[in-house]
Amino acid sequence: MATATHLCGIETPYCFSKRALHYQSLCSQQRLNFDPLTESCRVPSPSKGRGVRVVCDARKNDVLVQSEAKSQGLEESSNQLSCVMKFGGSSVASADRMKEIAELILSFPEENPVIVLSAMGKTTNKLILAGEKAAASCVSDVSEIDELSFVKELHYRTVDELGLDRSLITDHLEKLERLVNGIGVLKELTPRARDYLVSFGECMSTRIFAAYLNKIGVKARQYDAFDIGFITTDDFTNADILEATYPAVANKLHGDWNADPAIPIVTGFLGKGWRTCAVTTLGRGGSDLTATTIGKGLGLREIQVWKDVDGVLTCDPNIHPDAEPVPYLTFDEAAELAYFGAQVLHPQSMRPAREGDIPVRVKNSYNRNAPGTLITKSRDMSKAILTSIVLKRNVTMLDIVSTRMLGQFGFLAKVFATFEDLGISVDVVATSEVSISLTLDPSKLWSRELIQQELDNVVEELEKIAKVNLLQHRSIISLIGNVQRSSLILEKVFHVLRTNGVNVQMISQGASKVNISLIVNDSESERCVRALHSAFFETDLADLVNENGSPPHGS
Ligand SMILES: Nc1ncnc2c1ncn2[C@@H]1O[C@H](COP(=O)(O)OP(=O)(O)O)[C@@H](O)[C@H]1O
Ligand SMILES: N[C@@H](CC(=O)OP(=O)(O)O)C(=O)O
Repeated sequence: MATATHLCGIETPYCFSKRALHYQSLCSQQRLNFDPLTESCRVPSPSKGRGVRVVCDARKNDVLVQSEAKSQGLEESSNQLSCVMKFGGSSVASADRMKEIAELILSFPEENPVIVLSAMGKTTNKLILAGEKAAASCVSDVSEIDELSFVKELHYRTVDELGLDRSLITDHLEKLERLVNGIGVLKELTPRARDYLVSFGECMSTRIFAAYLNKIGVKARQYDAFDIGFITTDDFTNADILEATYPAVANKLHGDWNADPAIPIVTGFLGKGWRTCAVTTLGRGGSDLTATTIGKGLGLREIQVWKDVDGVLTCDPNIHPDAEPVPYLTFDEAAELAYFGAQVLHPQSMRPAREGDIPVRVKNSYNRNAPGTLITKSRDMSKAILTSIVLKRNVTMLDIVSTRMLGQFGFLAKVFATFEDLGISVDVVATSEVSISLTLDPSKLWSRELIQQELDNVVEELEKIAKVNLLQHRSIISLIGNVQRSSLILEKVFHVLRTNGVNVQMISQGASKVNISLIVNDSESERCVRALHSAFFETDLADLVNENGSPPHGS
């Protein structure tokens, strides 16, 4: 049921059905009024006197509605916004890179893209460090903060090299300096202040890029996502997109495009908290999520995320230089990859694409002719064995053995109630009748200085009902692949690890249909990944597959 509501001053349907989203997007492209309360569009019908004709009604039978919709020419027309192209920090790190990206965009004349940009290069890291230094009050004047000077020099140099006017970013840089000063006075960098601080990166990169496109004669319009309906929770530094975002952003971008076509240049990573109306961020790497959210909200044909690698690879190329591009992935495989540590995609970014069933293409902005990785709802798994190996380091494993004060049900319930009370999410779980082993990622939960104190709290709470063994500096090796072939995969995995003298401390498979997780020590994890990569991707598996016969039915 869609009910109009006000979020941060933006009147928008709070929760649209998927079909309603699609029809709302089509109607706004055709300047027809889609009523959020009835999730339908009605136009006057002269043939029915003062009656109306139902053009589309998201609550009615799709076939009926589509025929009506077609009669109104509601199908997407070719001059509409067609895809999203997201460029991360490495792709817009300098004036020359921005020129190359502009040329890349223009090399697809048949597309009308929405462009999503991250901050230039490592600007986000620099802004966080500048804020932390100011809060630690280890400087008497912000002009002494090298990271802030670096950001200012980078952006002024880029504006100069692109032949643009410095007034484009002067305001932002002056506000940025005042903000860092304020953090220095308060001697505190709250999560809310941190989000506002880092937002300057995307706000400046998009203004510079839009101005450059207009300078070379390509009409472009800059948008701050928090001003066009990117409505999120108020969970600063890790906000979630709210449903209301989809129709709000679609209305704004389609409406502006229909009124006066210009390539939208949208800030990645940013949103606006629906209670505080303050700037929020979507978690590190969040521009991927911005791109997939726009793709779903506007009902676009494809979402492209342009990186500095030839797509999603068979493992992190920093661990193994022979990592190869994976041509195809499903949304589920990509989501597991991202969740379990593949930096290449934001952990939550696949959800909007999966919900909107919109393909995602991971491409290399330094090598645009490489095919990249196409991520879709399903793919041919008949020949798939292992797809990619992902490593998440520095996790903590807890072995919790019941003191039998409670029965098994009560014991497990109490353990998970404790984690819920402490607001802790776990990654991997294995249980037995009287014990449970699980992993948690402290860096995802607490800031560096809090980790040990918070872990001690967890142990203290659990020791009221169990004996707890805290094992830190563990790694999760996630094997993303065809779990219909899990026996074949595990046979080879354990052969490789045994011959490398590595003892697996925990294994988990079953919850996910695409992932088998193993826990080993941090100190041996990279060696494991390289050995497994060599075994699965650098040698012929035919002999192993033949020994194991043809894949089981239903694969
Ligand atoms: N499985 C993987 N496939 C591809 N890249 C990976 C993988 N695991 C880690 N990476 C790292 O992710 C980087 C790309 O992600 P990211 O830095 O977020 O790009 P961008 O900033 O352009 O969005 C690559 O340079 C690579 O080092
Ligand atoms: N600039 C933000 C958002 C982002 O997505 O960046 P990138 O696309 O470079 O991963 C960050 O560094 O987290």
